[in-house]
Amino acid sequence: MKKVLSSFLAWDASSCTNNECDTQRGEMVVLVTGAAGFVGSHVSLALRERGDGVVGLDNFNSYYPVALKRARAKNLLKDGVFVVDGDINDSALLERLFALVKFTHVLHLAAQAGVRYAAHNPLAYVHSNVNGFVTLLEQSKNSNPQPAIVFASSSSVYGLNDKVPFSEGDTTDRPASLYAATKKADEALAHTYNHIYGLSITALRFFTVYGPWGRPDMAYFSFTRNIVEGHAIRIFQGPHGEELARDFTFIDDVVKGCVASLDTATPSTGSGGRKNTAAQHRVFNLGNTHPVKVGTLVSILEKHLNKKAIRHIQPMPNTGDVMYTHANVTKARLELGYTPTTNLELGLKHFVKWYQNYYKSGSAHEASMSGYKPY
Ligand SMILES: NC(=O)c1ccc[n+]([C@@H]2O[C@H](COP(=O)([O-])OP(=O)(O)OC[C@H]3O[C@@H](n4cnc5c(N)ncnc54)[C@H](O)[C@@H]3O)[C@@H](O)[C@H]2O)c1
Ligand SMILES: O=C(O)[C@H]1O[C@H](OP(=O)(O)OP(=O)(O)OC[C@H]2O[C@@H](n3ccc(=O)[nH]c3=O)[C@H](O)[C@@H]2O)[C@H](O)[C@@H](O)[C@@H]1O
Repeated sequence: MKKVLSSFLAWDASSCTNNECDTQRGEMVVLVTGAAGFVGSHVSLALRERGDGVVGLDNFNSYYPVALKRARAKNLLKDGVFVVDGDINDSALLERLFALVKFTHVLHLAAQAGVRYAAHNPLAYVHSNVNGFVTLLEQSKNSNPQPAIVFASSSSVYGLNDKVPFSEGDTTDRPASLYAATKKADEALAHTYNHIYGLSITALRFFTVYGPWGRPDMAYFSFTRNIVEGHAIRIFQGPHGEELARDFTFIDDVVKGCVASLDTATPSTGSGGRKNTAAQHRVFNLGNTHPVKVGTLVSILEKHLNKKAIRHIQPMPNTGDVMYTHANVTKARLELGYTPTTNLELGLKHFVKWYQNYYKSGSAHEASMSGYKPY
């Protein structure tokens, strides 16, 4: 920890004057939690490249290979983003970070993700998604200035709703998984901290995000690995043989949505825990608006990999999956200028290219994010 903090202090000294980052020029100074994760690493890079101050925080847990998280963090460091190795539940560490840097914004992406894993590991979700979020909100509430917060919710909050496409005003009372229930809890907590303390908070409901530097636990990634290695893949279907579909959303579109949310976030109105006036409370869908069946995703991968999958069709396990997701993004388009532009065919082409490069013998840790910067 000492070593980590001394590196962090070195970052702070080079980027800030008298421990105060230069907010005079209107730049944002953003704490990105989950910065070594899939979405966090991409957004951190995009913010840094346009000149914003970025500090990452990630606990590098082993939910999926830590080497991939370390490789992302190593790439971020090359671009001047240091990722502090720590947990969002560590209130003393948060206090120290906020004392060192006057964060104008927090992009909160750290969470225990994954729908099916929640059925067997519920407490990991309570730890990071509920306890961790409250710890971060408490720190933000007590800070002066209070940062504007943008955080990752999930399409899974729509749960068992069958009216599609899903719109932000739809009910979220029927989460199908414990993961979804914790994201719904986050949205409720956000409302409370906005209402009582004047924190400016935006919830982003991401829809099954995919792309280069992605998450190995997700279907598009594990399918690719299994096809390449000649193993069978399991394709889930509904109780009456229905095919499942997802509104798969490419990472670059999600990055643009996150950045636009930060750019349009109004300052919080409280001060050191006290509310002055009402601050912003927003919820947006960030999806692609074109749901695709999982079998079709597999066919696209087969084409890009030039190899047939061994398909095992199975009933979906009773672990929290929903049949179908489909985002209405009208609100995000009008208020954030969000327009997804990458279809699944092209997005998976980018992913497969990255995958083949990253896993080329001996090169896994040398791959650079700089080879892929379309945003
Ligand atoms: N990728 C998707 O399809 C998707 C869809 C909807 C919502 N989300 C949400 O978006 C966010 C980012 O997802 P991702 O796909 O990048 O996942 P990810 O697992 O790659 O990134 C999350 C990061 O948070 C870190 N983390 C977890 N618990 C932590 C803790 N207690 N303290 C500090 N760091 C911690 C992890 O080590 C990881 O690097 C998450 O909140 C996730 O729930 C993702
Ligand atoms: O949009 C969201 O909110 C969620 O998106 C994804 O969850 P999911 O859609 O389940 O993504 P995958 O795990 O990649 O699964 C995609 C589809 O493939 C199916 N699948 C998955 C795994 C498998 O072996 N076989 C299979 O058919 C799933 O049932 C699902 O329909 C992320 O994993 C969650 O973190 C996120 O919150």
